[in-house]
Amino acid sequence: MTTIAVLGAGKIGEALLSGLLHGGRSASDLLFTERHPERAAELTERYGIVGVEVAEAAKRADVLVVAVKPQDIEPVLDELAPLVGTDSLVVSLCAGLPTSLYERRLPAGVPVVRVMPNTPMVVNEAMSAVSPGTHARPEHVALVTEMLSSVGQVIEVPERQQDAVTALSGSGPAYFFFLVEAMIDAGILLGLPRAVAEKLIVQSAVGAAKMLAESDEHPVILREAVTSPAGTTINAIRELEKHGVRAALLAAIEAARDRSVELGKAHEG
Ligand SMILES: NC(=O)C1=CN([C@@H]2O[C@H](COP(=O)(O)OP(=O)(O)OC[C@H]3O[C@@H](n4cnc5c(N)ncnc54)[C@H](OP(=O)(O)O)[C@@H]3O)[C@@H](O)[C@H]2O)C=CC1
Ligand SMILES: O=C(O)[C@@H]1CCC=N1
Repeated sequence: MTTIAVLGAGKIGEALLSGLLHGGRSASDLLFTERHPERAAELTERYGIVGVEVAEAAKRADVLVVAVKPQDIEPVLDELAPLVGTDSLVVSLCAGLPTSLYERRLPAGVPVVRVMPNTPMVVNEAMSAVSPGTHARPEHVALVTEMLSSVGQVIEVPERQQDAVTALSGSGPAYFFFLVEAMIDAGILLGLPRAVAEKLIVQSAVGAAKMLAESDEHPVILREAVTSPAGTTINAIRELEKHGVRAALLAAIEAARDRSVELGKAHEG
């Protein structure tokens, strides 16, 4: 079985480890590195996965998944450089960081695959987009795709699209959580108990997501089917349009894309 090491087991690193376990991998095939011993102990207790030093991760793992914040990448690259070679496979989950950064800083020929996943990995419903770097061969992409398929769905995109992907699906779950949070607040405004409002909105979100995933209909058609003539929904839609919610989403996602580009530029040589 492939051994996978996650370098930096924070939010997304933990989501990946947890999803891989749910997806059927054994804890003995997984490793992680963390800079705080308390955090490492917490993860080992929760999942039975061992925390190791980077050198041991590089020695034992077939796939090294970098999951530190983009701002923390420099020391990780310094540490990895003497430990990896053309037999290694480095996978970057970091927003904005191009594969060319890794290729410049690691020994010549090290294969690198850039991935933008999202946190629904914990329930094996991630959306991950993969882009091979210069030295990544089809078998590397296949290995990464196989790993990510056990935690959700995977598509391959040209690397130039990764900043847009990051803004859409990488950050995407946060927009839905934000919307759900606001809709629960609306329930409170209308006088419903919080638990009732939560149940109504979360199940409506689950149902709507399932319809989006399973029906062949465009979202516009699904929305029109809810919007009865002279009914309640059209009154709500008029307010959403009046408050510029569509324009706000376009601007928000564009701003996220711009930040991803900026994070990459911060490490240009
Ligand atoms: N969160 C998300 O939904 C997604 C995140 N990503 C990407 O994943 C990366 C991580 O994001 P996220 O999980 O949110 O961030 P976190 O800060 O939660 O996770 C990063 C973890 O790495 C640790 N760390 C930092 N440097 C080192 C090091 N040298 N060795 C070992 N561990 C280290 C951090 O410790 P400390 O706490 O001390 O900083 C932290 O625990 C980012 O690059 C982000 O762009 C991609 C897709 C989705
Ligand atoms: O907010 C972030 O920067 C990371 C990348 C995508 C989702 N979370």
